[in-house]
Amino acid sequence: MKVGILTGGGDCPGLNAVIRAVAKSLMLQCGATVIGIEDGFLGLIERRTRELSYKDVSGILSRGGTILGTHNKANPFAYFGRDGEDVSAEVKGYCDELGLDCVVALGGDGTMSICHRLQQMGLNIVGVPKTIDNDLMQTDRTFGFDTAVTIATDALDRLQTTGQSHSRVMILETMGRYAGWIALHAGIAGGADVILLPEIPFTVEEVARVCQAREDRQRFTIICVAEGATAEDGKMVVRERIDNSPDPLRLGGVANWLKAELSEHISSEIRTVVLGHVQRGGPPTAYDRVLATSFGTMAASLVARKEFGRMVALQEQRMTSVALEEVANLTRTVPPDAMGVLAAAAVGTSFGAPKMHLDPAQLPEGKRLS
Ligand SMILES: Nc1ncnc2c1ncn2[C@@H]1O[C@H](COP(=O)(O)OP(=O)(O)O)[C@@H](O)[C@H]1O
Ligand SMILES: O=P(O)(O)OC[C@H]1O[C@](O)(COP(=O)(O)O)[C@@H](O)[C@@H]1O
Ligand SMILES: [Mg+2]
Repeated sequence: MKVGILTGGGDCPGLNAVIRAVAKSLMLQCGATVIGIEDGFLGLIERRTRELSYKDVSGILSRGGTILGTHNKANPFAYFGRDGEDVSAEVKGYCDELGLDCVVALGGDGTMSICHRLQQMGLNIVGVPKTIDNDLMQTDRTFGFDTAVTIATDALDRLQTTGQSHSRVMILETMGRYAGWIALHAGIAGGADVILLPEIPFTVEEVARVCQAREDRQRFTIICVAEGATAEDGKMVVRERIDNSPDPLRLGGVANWLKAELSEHISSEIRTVVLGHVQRGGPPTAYDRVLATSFGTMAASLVARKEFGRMVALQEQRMTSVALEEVANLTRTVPPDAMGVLAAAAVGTSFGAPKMHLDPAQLPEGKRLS
């Protein structure tokens, strides 16, 4: 058996742990040959692959990034290198030439959308859900999320002591694209006074009101804002536009926008931190290593059983798999009545939404944590 493996989209902690788990279990259980595909789908387009030995995938469990390299613009259905040409037939032809029985693709919503289309063309694919954003459908968790939340929480802890010392408003901007999972979980874990999410439109006036109230009492305020958070009457703040991409926007900058708006309403000094790629680098947490190893071995089992066209998933703490079509072209955002939102609101955290009222009779029982 010959199996290709690639990592697509933005990198995240745990990619190497999955590569190790997929490759080792396929080699040990099935005697498979494992082919590493370089730089995501770009490696299939540009014909850059190499055989991985057992030694290649040893000692990488705790290493951040990906030994294979990744790419978040390479799309076989709209190849940027040839004016957006569809080169998917060439990609399929190259996989056939290599004699691959299956490609295991580690990626997020974008990668799974590509995988679904390649599967429909007859290429056997097994997907593994990666992303710090935790925004993939049909899985309670993606690996990388726990590490990003841990890093953002540590940042909030540090901002709190310096913010408190200077009586300042400290704003931390997290990643997450159109989903607020990182900001929500880090905000809860770091005890933020205000959490701003793309899913709950805020008003500057309400955020200012919270800061003012705290100026008179605690004298400092910690705000955790997701990069996709939007004011009720505003637009998302875009950092960069990447042409030839189905998702051409790179978000970023909302913290500085909010600082400028807030400074008109409050007298405290305001400082901002855009955490950026720090939350995507470095070693995975123990949780992400366990999740990545479980996902990787589950993916290898699907390959061995020839159950293609599926993505491994965690549902209700159990390992399972779902059809790629249930994941492709979808984004899992934070439901406004998510457990985290209820819990944060119940302990007095503001979401910057003036009309948001918590019904004390609403039972959190049965709500999903993420
Ligand atoms: N809905 C989509 N359909 C097809 N390709 C997509 C879609 N969304 C994103 N892509 C492409 O998938 C690739 C990876 O997407 P990206 O969002 O960067 O990473 P991830 O796989 O982590 O979500 C990029 O080439 C992007 O252009
Ligand atoms: O590395 P880039 O191109 O600046 O992209 C930043 C984006 O990638 C992420 O870090 C991860 O997203 P993906 O998992 O979809 O690649 C987002 O949170 C962020 O908006
Ligand atoms: Mg994505």
